[in-house]
Amino acid sequence: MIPPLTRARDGRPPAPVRMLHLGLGGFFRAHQAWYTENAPDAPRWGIAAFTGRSTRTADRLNAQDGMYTLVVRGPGGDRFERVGSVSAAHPGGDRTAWLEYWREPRLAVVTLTVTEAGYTRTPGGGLDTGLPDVRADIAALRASPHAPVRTAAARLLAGLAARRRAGGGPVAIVPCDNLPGNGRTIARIVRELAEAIGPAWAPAAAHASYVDTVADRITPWPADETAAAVAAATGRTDAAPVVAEPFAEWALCGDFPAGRPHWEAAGARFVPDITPYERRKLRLLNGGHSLLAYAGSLRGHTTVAEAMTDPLCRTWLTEWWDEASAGLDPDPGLAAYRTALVERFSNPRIAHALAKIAENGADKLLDRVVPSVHSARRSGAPPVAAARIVAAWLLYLRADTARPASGSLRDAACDILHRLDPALARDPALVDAVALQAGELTRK
Ligand SMILES: NC(=O)c1ccc[n+]([C@@H]2O[C@H](COP(=O)([O-])OP(=O)(O)OC[C@H]3O[C@@H](n4cnc5c(N)ncnc54)[C@H](O)[C@@H]3O)[C@@H](O)[C@H]2O)c1
Ligand SMILES: O=P(O)(O)OC[C@@H](O)[C@@H](O)[C@H](O)[C@H](O)CO
Repeated sequence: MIPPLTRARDGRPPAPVRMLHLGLGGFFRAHQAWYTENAPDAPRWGIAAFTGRSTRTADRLNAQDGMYTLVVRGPGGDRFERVGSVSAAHPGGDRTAWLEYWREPRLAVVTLTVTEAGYTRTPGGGLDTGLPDVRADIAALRASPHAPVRTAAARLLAGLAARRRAGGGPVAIVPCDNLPGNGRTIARIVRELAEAIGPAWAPAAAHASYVDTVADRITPWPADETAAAVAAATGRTDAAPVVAEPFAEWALCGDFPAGRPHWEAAGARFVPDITPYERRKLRLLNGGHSLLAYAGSLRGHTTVAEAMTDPLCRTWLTEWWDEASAGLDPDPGLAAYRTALVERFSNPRIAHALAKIAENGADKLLDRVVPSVHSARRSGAPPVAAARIVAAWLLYLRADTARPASGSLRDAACDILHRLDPALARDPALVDAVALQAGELTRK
């Protein structure tokens, strides 16, 4: 019988909790928890991590004292690394524990990976008070500051308010999701939520430093066989292993009023301006992923690596990168990043499902593709490659519905652009460009 992974046998004592994480999924474990594990002061920085709602990952991790294996999957083989920085795991519904951690004076950092949709914003970037969950949270917190809430912003605000009442100092809030100015975005959402609840809530929203970050490491959902590979290679059973590529990057910009782990020793960069890092990543990597997710799926592929073997997908990717790079700062290392991306996307041992990348297209394309559409429109050049991604998304959605497609491609192009940003649907040249690309894609 293969023994299970445990802290007593395989790790170090749990570090005192000074960090909270919301969104206990694969990426947090491959990235933020891994950077913390590899910081020289790791024994002083434990993380309490919360899922969105489910109990499964928290239960599995707690059964092995928070320890898990990161499978670093290169094109030539796997490396198995043990990570012990998660001192406690909780289901997202455990609001008593959540608020209790916020009241702890030693809490210093709160990280987030709640997906783009988790930011509950309008296309203009403000709090979307039209969303039922947002409305429910406003009503709940008006009724009681301890009420159960659903959205990430309400959980943060309730935590900050509990901390202020307990006399705790400001903390750093560090979102790691793929959206531009993620720190400034969540700051605005939390502030607008506080305003919507009532004037007494404003000081809580201001009781934090909001840090902008770009967090990069391709982390697919692990396949079922991962646990068996881990057991065979490490001699331990692990019910919560994670798979990620060897590449990892983390750029951060902002203040940490209560301190932080020495993440720079593990490779993180603290930069004065996040913009070049986020544009490079969101447009080239994430925009490229979205292109492959929609256009690659339409051509019958199921993973990123598979789509990379298709010459037509590769041509579209090159055209997108050329168009998206126009106007981008050549620093930090735009050309090298692009070269490395070809290798990262082509890693045949990473099974990154196109269907997962394709989820929530409206939220994702807003940050990955729409900025390129705007720059092309400003320069007077029609956006060909960006229009192709929007067109591929349109066809992907049509293929996904059981109903037969109705209406002209031009009408459909107008509708889909309206979903992204109503102003885009009022540009006839852009609508034509998307309809033209959709027509061409259906003929490929
Ligand atoms: N996977 C990657 O390669 C990668 C890389 C960079 C950034 N990211 C960011 O991390 C996010 C999560 O990716 P993942 O691979 O860990 O996904 P995942 O499906 O493994 O986990 C997502 C986690 O977030 C939680 N969650 C989802 N919506 C939430 C909400 N509204 N409030 C609170 N929690 C919520 C889920 O319950 C789950 O615990 C992505 O959406 C992206 O923004 C991922
Ligand atoms: O995680 P999402 O859903 O925001 O986007 C899917 C991928 O583009 C993304 O996860 C990348 O793999 C990641 O951003 C690489 O760092």
